[in-house]
Amino acid sequence: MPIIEIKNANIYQGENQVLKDVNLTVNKGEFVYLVGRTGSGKSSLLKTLYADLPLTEGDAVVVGHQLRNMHWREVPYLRRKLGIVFQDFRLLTDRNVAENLRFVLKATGWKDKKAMDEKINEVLEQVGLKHKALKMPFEMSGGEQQRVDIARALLNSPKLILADEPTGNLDPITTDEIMTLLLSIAQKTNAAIVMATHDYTVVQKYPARLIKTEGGKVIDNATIDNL
Ligand SMILES: Nc1ncnc2c1ncn2[C@@H]1O[C@H](COP(=O)(O)OP(=O)(O)OP(=O)(O)O)[C@@H](O)[C@H]1O
Repeated sequence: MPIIEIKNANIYQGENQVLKDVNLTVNKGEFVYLVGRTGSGKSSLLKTLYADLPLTEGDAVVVGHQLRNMHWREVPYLRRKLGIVFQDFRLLTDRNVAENLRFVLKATGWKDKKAMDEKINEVLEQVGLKHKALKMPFEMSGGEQQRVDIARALLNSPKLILADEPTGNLDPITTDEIMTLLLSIAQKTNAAIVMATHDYTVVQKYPARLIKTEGGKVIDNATIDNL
């Protein structure tokens, strides 16, 4: 069953058409790179997938939700089924790691304290940071903060993880660690991952399906030599 199915979608930023006639299917557990030059529409495509940009032309179903003309009330239900990872981590700076995670759980409807504690432990274990639950974000390295960001994305057991340049701020060794983590998550949890990246070293080292935005189009199964 596809996790993402986009058909004949046109994607706009305001009046500007950014992508035309987008057709894309991503299946359960697939790892997909999204590449393309700056300004070619990678973020716009990701934003469409998590309903930050409204879809008005064409059809798209993401984790079972129809995106076209989605009512704002439905957006939180879609987001709950997604994990979103950003380049700049976006952790709350005034609270420790566990409280950052608890904040998201509460915001997504969790109530039971014991269940929340268990979930926080579980996702920190998944990203190898169980011993850092009480650290403040500023006490952690960039790679560790990115792991917390990934842990946060895992809280609601998503079937789709959208990652916008998750290694963009990291050195090569930390980048390798984060890539290994993301690939193992795709394998263990069977979540599909769509990862926007500029880092062609990563793409070469960890080959996977390549989707490319270019000239207002989305090109599937692009190859490394025509990036
Ligand atoms: N909020 C916005 N309002 C209007 N136009 C925008 C907005 N955000 C992006 N755009 C325009 O839409 C086009 C696609 O931008 P987008 O951010 O999707 O590209 P990108 O491939 O993700 O680039 P980058 O790699 O720099 O993140 C660009 O021409 C950009 O200027």
